[in-house]
Amino acid sequence: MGDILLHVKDVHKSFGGLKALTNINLAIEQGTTHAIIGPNGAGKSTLLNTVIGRLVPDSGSVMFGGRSLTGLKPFEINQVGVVRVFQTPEIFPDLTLLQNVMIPALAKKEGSFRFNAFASLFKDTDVRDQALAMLEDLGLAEQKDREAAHLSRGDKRRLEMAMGLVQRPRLLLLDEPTAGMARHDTNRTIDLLQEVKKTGLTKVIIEHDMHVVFSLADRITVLAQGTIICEGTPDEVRGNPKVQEAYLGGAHL
Ligand SMILES: Nc1ncnc2c1ncn2[C@@H]1O[C@H](COP(=O)(O)OP(=O)(O)OP(=O)(O)O)[C@@H](O)[C@H]1O
Repeated sequence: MGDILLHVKDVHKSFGGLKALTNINLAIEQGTTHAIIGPNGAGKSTLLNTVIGRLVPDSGSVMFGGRSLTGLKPFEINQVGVVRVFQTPEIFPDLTLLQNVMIPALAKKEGSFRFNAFASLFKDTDVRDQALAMLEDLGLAEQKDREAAHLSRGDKRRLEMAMGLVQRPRLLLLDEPTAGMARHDTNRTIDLLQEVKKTGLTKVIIEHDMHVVFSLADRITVLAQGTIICEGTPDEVRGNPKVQEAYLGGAHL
């Protein structure tokens, strides 16, 4: 086994009487793509939120590259290299694509957002070049001067991906990256994530679309009702009767 980049240890999280996560243990190896799947309400988003600091586990810990993330604020977790791409794109609709990608690139450079200094910061040629290169990589360069609000749904997701990747993350968390996409856009996203995979970036992906999961994942963890019911390679997971049962009437594996 290679180096473990993200280690979730004995995590529990309840909301009132509801046990959203029970005894979760997860070790994500450096350079791999690890999918977390499970029926609605299984606890996938809750797990992701404990990693990025939006939720604090009731007990247990989250270790990243040997340091504890538990108790850190979301922006501090972001600064150590954990970047999340959201299910609903979090972009700045009134700004151009280029400006949208320059903002996280600037934040990375400056260590924090400096909204009142945008006018001068947008002249930073290094950051501009980085943002342009990223738009190029994601096939969005031709639209760089458009306002983000006017993009298609698929392109908004791609823009958000550019905003994530320009921060040169050590760990990229993708929350349903193809939700609501047509098959053509889904396939483009799979291609893009396969390209990203070649760079050695470690990724955790929550996804309902099994075509996406089986196209990308090296390992899969299956959650149901807040517990891990199975973990393994795609072939191991596909053949596991517990997984079939959890999905009964749901997605096909
Ligand atoms: N802030 C909250 N307060 C109360 N209950 C919550 C909260 N967040 C999540 N839950 C509950 O915790 C359980 C797990 O929810 P979670 O959103 O993590 O599941 P999920 O696997 O991401 O589901 P989906 O696939 O539908 O997004 C659900 O029963 C949900 O209703």
